[in-house]
Amino acid sequence: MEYSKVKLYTNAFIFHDKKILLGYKKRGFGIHKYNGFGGKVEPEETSLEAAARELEEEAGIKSPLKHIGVLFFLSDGEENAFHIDIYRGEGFEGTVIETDEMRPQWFSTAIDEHSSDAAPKIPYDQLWETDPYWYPLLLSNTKFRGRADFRMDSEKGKLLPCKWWYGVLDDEGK
Ligand SMILES: COc1nc(N)nc2c1ncn2[C@H]1C[C@H](O)[C@@H](COP(=O)(O)OP(=O)(O)OP(=O)(O)O)O1
Repeated sequence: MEYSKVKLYTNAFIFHDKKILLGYKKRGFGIHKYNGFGGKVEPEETSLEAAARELEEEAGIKSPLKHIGVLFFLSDGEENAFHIDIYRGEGFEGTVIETDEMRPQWFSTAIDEHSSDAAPKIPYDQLWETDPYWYPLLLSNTKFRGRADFRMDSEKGKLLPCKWWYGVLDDEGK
């Protein structure tokens, strides 16, 4: 797929007490899916500043965010490509709140299926379709990069991934 411009977005995932905080998107792009907290990078801010702002706007909290990955994705009917900087935050300050855009919820990061952890399991069937391929890298704190191309499936009446790859990066980001 081809594109003319690249739009910069952020997406932040907070970890605390063996849990990950995801938000259920209540409106707009990605509605009814669970995702990290994020949005467009505005012209006057850095990607990290945008990630911190969006996290506070959408979940009411601050966290020491570290860049862990990049998702590049293209979609039928969209001349722009999306570059999404993925951030990971260990711990947070403030109180998690529900906003007009997102309903935050904690999910267990325990690998043990028989764990007595009271938090529900990550809802892999309610994420963007290619997210389950890179969540293991996010969960294991491994730097990564990937690309996904989405096409409109006329039978299902929705955008679905037709081609994708995800890879691990070294400490220098190569
Ligand atoms: C494969 O596609 C995607 N996967 C994942 N995991 N996340 C994605 C994908 N495409 C978009 N996103 C993320 C990137 C952002 O975090 C949100 C979309 O942000 P939103 O539309 O809410 O951002 P703004 O334009 O800033 O909107 P508001 O002004 O309403 O905040 O989804």
